[in-house]
Amino acid sequence: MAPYQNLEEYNLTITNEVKERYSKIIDEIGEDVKREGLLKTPERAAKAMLFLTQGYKQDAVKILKSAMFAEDYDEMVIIKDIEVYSLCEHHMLPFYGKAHIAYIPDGYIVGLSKIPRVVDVFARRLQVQERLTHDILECINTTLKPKGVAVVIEASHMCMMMRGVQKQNSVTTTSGFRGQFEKIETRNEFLKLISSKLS
Ligand SMILES: Nc1nc2c(ncn2[C@@H]2O[C@H](COP(=O)(O)OP(=O)(O)OP(=O)(O)O)[C@@H](O)[C@H]2O)c(=O)[nH]1
Ligand SMILES: [Zn+2]
Repeated sequence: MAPYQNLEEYNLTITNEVKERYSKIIDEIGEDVKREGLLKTPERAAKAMLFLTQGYKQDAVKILKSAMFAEDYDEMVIIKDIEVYSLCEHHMLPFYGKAHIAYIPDGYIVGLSKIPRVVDVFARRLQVQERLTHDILECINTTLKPKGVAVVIEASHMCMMMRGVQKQNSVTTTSGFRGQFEKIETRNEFLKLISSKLS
C-alpha cells in the first residue's frame, strides 16, 4: 500500500495490472484481444478475480466482534446450508458447496449473519478445502470462545470435473470440531441435525 495515495488509487492500479496480465493470457491462448466481444474481457476478468479474492483484505475477527451479544443461552446454535464458493489454490478453479456450522455459546451469542460473512472472508482466497474448514473453525473458536464449535463443508471441485480426473459426482467432505463437539454424543447430535430436512 505504501506507494499509493489512497485505497481508490491502489484498487485502480491493481485492477489495471491484473487486466494487463489477462490481456496477455487471452493473446497467448490464440485469441484476438481486439475482437469486439473480448474488448472489455480483461477488465471484467480482473474485477471478477479481485472480487473472488477480496477475503485477503477483510478481517474475520473484526466481523465477529462487531456483533457479539451477552446472552445466557447455552444450547447448540446451527447455521446450515451456507453456500460456499472458493478457488482451489492448485488450479485457481472454483470449488463450491455448502458449509454447516454450529457453536454452543459460553456467555455470548453472535449475530447470525456474521457466520456466513466469516465463511466468505476465508472462501474468497486461494484455498484448499481443509484449510478453509480449519480457518473458519479457529476464527470462531478463538474470537467467540464458545463451549464448542463444529464446521462441516461439503464441496465439488471444478478441477476434478472440467479437467484432470473428470469425475462429475464426487463430493468432498471436511470437518472440524472443538470443545464440546469433541464428545461423540454432541457431535452426533450436530451431524443428525444437519442431515435432517427440518432442523
Ligand atoms: N486436499 C485437497 N486437494 C485439492 C483441493 N483442491 C484441489 N486439490 C487437488 O490438488 C492436487 C494437485 O495435484 P497435482 O498432481 O500437483 O496437480 P495435477 O497434475 O493438476 O493433478 P490432477 O488434478 O490429478 O490432474 C489434485 O489432486 C487436486 O485434486 C483441496 O481443496 N484439497
Ligand atoms: Zn484444483
